[in-house]
Amino acid sequence: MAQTMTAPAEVDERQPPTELFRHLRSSPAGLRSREAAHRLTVFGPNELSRRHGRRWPRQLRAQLTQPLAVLLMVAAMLAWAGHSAPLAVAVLAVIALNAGFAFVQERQAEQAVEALAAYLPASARVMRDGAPVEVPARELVPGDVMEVAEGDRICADARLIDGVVAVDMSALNGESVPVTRAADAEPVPGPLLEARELIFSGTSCTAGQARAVVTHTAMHTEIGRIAALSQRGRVEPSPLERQVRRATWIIAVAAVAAGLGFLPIGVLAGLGWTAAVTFAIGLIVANVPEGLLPTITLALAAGIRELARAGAVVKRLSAVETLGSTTVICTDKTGTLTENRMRVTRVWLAGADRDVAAAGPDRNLRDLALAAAVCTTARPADGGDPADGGDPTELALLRLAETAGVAVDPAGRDAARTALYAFDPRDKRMSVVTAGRLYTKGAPESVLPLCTTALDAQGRAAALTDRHRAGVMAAVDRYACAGLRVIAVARRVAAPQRLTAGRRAAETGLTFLGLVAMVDPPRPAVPEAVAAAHRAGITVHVITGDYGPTAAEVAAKVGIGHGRLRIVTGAALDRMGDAALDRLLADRRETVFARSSPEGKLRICEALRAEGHIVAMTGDGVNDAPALRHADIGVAMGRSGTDVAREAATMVLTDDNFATIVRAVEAGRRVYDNVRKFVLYIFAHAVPEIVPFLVFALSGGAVPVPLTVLQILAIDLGTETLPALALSRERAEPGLMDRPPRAPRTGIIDRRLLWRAWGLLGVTSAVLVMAGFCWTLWRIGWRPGDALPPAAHARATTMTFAGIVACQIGTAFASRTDHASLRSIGVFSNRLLLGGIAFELAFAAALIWLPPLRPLFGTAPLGGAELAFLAPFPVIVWGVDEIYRARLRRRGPRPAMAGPATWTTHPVPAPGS
Ligand SMILES: Nc1ncnc2c1ncn2[C@@H]1O[C@H](COP(=O)(O)OP(=O)(O)OP(=O)(O)O)[C@@H](O)[C@H]1O
Repeated sequence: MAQTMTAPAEVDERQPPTELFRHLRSSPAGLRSREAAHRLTVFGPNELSRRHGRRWPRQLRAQLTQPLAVLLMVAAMLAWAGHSAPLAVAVLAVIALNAGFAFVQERQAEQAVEALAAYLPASARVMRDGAPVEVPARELVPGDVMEVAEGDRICADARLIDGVVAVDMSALNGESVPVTRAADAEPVPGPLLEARELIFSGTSCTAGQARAVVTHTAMHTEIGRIAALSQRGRVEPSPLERQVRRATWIIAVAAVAAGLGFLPIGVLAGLGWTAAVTFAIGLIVANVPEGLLPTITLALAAGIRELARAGAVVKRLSAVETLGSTTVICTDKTGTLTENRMRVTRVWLAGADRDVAAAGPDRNLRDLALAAAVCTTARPADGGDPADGGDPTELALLRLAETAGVAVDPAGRDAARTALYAFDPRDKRMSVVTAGRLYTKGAPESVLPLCTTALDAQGRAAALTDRHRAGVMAAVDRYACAGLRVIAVARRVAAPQRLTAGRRAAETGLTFLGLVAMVDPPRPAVPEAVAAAHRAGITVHVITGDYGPTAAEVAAKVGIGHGRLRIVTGAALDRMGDAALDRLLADRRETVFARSSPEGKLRICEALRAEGHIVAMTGDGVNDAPALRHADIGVAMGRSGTDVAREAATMVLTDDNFATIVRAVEAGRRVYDNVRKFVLYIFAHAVPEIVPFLVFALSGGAVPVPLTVLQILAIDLGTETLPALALSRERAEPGLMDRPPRAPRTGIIDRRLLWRAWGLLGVTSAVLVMAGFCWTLWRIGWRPGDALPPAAHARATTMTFAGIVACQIGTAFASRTDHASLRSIGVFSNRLLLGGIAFELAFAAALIWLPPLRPLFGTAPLGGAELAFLAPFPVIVWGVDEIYRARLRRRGPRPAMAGPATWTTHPVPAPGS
């Protein structure tokens, strides 16, 4: 019974398997489901518990003590000392609100990233009730018998009971060279981590296949003890956040300088010291853009959520913006460009091509099909997605055997196997030994050199001459040029000890059985996505393990290469020096890197990055991990990829589809654009807020102060926040994917943005606002030098306040596009913005018309004439910007944000290629 079972911490994994099974009350057939469920409640889920359950007080404290908040606190204290209690309270409210806002945003962003774990469920294959099943890794319990195969992440500590695996232990001991682990019946000597019989949670299997009995789970595992994984690394700020933080500081310093500068001018203009200090503080508080950073974090988090819905799980906030500046996508072929649903259509037997559907199964076909099917490890899933059962190439071979009348049962196949030389992406072949025979299948160039004989039409082995070999390779080329994937199949009959004496010794003197050619149709969405990538100035290279002509045909079918595709083989790449590779890549001609190795992939990635490219690189195998880590955006396949690749990647595609990468690039560009939109909007208000004070100060007090400090705060805190947030959710502007990628080092706040914010929108608004203020004074009958009664002054300042609000509505509409006309995206298409503006109006109306608020904010009700005067303001501000954008469009294609200087959207021919 489980209650009497040894507690996991006490299980001694050093015991021989038979004793271990007795202790764990288990057997090689695994646990019963009920017993496993029971153990799960007793021992708890197989998860590493978080150390920092309650992090929020610390996070909140961090928000309240960040430098901008401290700056504002000093301002509040000065206001208090200067007997401006309402101002001090208002500034404290600003601090509290901003800290709360930033805190919520950061939590949301964090949750968005954490929630992604749900898209990447770690799972394990275990024996339950005597049959293999896939269970979530968190449900593993001590006593479970789990299967481990190439590419799996190992999720519990266990002792091997059969098989041999290579294990990457770097998570535990930092050692990056995989070590061999094998089952053994003896007790384990020496240090645990070095034991040949044990495997550990957090490590990964890089080759081979084995079964193991789970000894420890959750915090009882070695990695749980070290608790290495429970400590989450600090989230690095994204380049965008860093840029904005810098800009925020520059503006804060400018605001403080302006505030301090205003002090003497205010006093000279006739304000008392107290009033001058109050206004100076108001200027500082108004212009410190404290809400900017959290809003950017929120925009990036929203981008992550949206990408996840579109099938791309992004693991880092900063990846969203990097995606937007992608200049090169290096994609693999199988499963990304193609559907990964293979079907054998033709075979090549004894020198003749045959259509599988038409040919009756004769002895040679049966031999070929049986050999190919025995040399597999895939298990077809019952009715489920074919991709769930294993390698689609192998599933196609199992189906071929069925068609040929020699169906292979996966369980019997595995039981009869006495050796497995796993598929190696460098050698591009695999072999198994079963019933005294070795079966090999793989890339023809890899298998053919190992063959010395071939089956003739009568099924007899005859010597394989050079002429034969040339004939085989010519057939391979014919199939490949039709886009077919070709696998060569061979076998060897020899004494068992020769076949199990190691790969090199076993895979010699083979008899060539024939070729198998299969179709793998391109995914329907890919041609459109490739065209979109080209319009967006992105180069697409294919880096594939497959044969050049096959890959080139598929690539050409989906539009890669603009009809001028270049093929570089793995061997050619190996011979090429770094300088030659740089030259090759510099011309931006799209290339198929065929028969590539993981090292080749890494080299291409490094060379492209050294050229200043932003590289998105796909990969699915264990060996792809270095390239995935090295790329700017490592993209792993969520369905067909290995756990190791998924862990190394920045982005995981839940649908394995190339089109999703392009969609992710589009989302990245849109998020970046939207950040610019709200930066523009938030910057634009500075001018109409500062100009009234300048007029007051420069007139030496002859013109009354046009705006009160609390009115400024009401704008910054109340009316402006929601529209700014709504801008961060704006839809894509037309032409978003028709422009070249943004140069990664382009600052988000460039000269054009500042000119538009301050010079155009700001100055227009300031002129209108001052016009409203002066017009009101003139209507009241005030003339320069006259004394102004408080009620009349309140009415005039209210007009300034309402004028700024009205102008900000126009600015919000103008900010919605960077280049395009508002009409092209639909005037009312951003519902959130409409809601934000409704709130803005209601808030302003409350301040102007609600009697309890009026004395606090120094406002007075406005009449019909004033409202009529204000009504055109939004349209004028937006209209001026609309004219500016129209002129910009007329001047030619989108300016700025272009890529590297050598960039051209159309490929240029390679020198000498
Ligand atoms: N299961 C397998 N057994 C034996 N040989 C295989 C197997 N899978 C692939 N091959 C051979 O190895 C070659 C390389 O395969 P690999 O998986 O590295 O890349 P790929 O699937 O062809 O393409 P991509 O890199 O685009 O995914 C294939 O072209 C094929 O000839």
